[in-house]
Amino acid sequence: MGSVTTTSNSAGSIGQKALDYYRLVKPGILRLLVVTAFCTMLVAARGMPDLWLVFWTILGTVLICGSANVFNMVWDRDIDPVMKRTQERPIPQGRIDPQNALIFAGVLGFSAVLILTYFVNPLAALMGICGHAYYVIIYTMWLKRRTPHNIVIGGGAGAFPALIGWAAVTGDLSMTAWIIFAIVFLWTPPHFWALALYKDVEYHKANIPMMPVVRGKHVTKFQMLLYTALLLGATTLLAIVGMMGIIYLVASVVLGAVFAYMCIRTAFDTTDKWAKRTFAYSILYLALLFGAMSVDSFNTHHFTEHRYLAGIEQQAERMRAEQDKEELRSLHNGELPAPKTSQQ
Ligand code: HEM
Ligand SMILES: CC(C)=CCC/C(C)=C/CC/C(C)=C/COP(=O)(O)OP(=O)(O)O
Repeated sequence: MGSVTTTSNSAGSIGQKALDYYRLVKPGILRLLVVTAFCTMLVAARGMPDLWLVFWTILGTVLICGSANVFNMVWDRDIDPVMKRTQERPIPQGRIDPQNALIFAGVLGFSAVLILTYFVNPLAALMGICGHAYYVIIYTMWLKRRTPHNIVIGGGAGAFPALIGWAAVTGDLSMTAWIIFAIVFLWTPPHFWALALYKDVEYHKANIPMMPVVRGKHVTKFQMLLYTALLLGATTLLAIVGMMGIIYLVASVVLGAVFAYMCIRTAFDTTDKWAKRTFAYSILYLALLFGAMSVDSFNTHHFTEHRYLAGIEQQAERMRAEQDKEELRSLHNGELPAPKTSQQ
């Protein structure tokens, strides 16, 4: 009896430990980062890429982003207990030792780099390493506690998974890839400041210089509008440069109009109601925008396939005409006969 209890207790504690390690990677955020990487792969391939390539790229992206998030939690172990939103995390709760978390982050990061280098390509691995360094060193260790522009500059980190996806498929980084990067980059300030508007007291307590704490809510709301306008410009630019089709164009305009509307309502709201709605919508917005890009890629894939086949037809036609000319030359001692006129 006693041994059964011990076994079930230890099984329970192993389950609890596994769950705690799972929480360290910030699974909610990780999911959306993976969505951006996967959908960018579809856009780059104009359809579904090789499934093994998708598997290794997504696995590498999950591991490298997970590693970055664990490093972030280890570094922030002094401020996470101060904020209600973060104090339930496994490190502030004392359920995971920071040193073990650090080893976990190292293992995840190292495996990610190996996987991306050997099963994807070196450029995808490089983008993973740059995103990791950007988030851990530039955002977490340097900017987060120093300047209210931490999100604007640091927000670039969250745009790297899209670059991993693009590099995985094409082996390079085209203008379209950088516009997708810009979309995530410009989306981050309104995404985060919407939350910071109603968590300002917590950030103040933790001494983190987030925009609403340092510059006030009015300035934050104005900056949210500014970045949303730039975001809408970038999503429209993608339609042109990325040669996206009507599905993407309609989706980006409708989703963007709703985002702009919500930011405007937030700007005039004296309560937290619209800021909370805008934060929730920001996540849906990015997921749906990337979803629309993907659907459109399949659509434009067929379109480009038609154009490609039409091109081959034209080329075959030209080759047939050349062959006819050659035959005529050989029949007339190397000279083409003069074309017949109506008088002849
Ligand atoms: C510097 C950039 C960013 C900052 C400071 C930031 C900050 C935050 C914060 C503080 C939360 C609330 C988490 C919580 O409730 O404990 C959150 C939630 C979330 N963020 Fe961001 N974020 C950033 C970039 C991103 C990026 C690039 C993505 C994905 C592309 C993303 C996706 C999400 C998602 C999906 C959630 C909801 C998580 C959940 O419900 O579990 N964030 N973000
Ligand atoms: C390729 C690669 C590895 C890219 C890195 C992508 C990445 C992990 C982005 C995370 C963005 C994010 C969760 C910021 C919040 O940090 P925070 O410290 O402000 O949030 P917190 O207060 O909830 O801890």
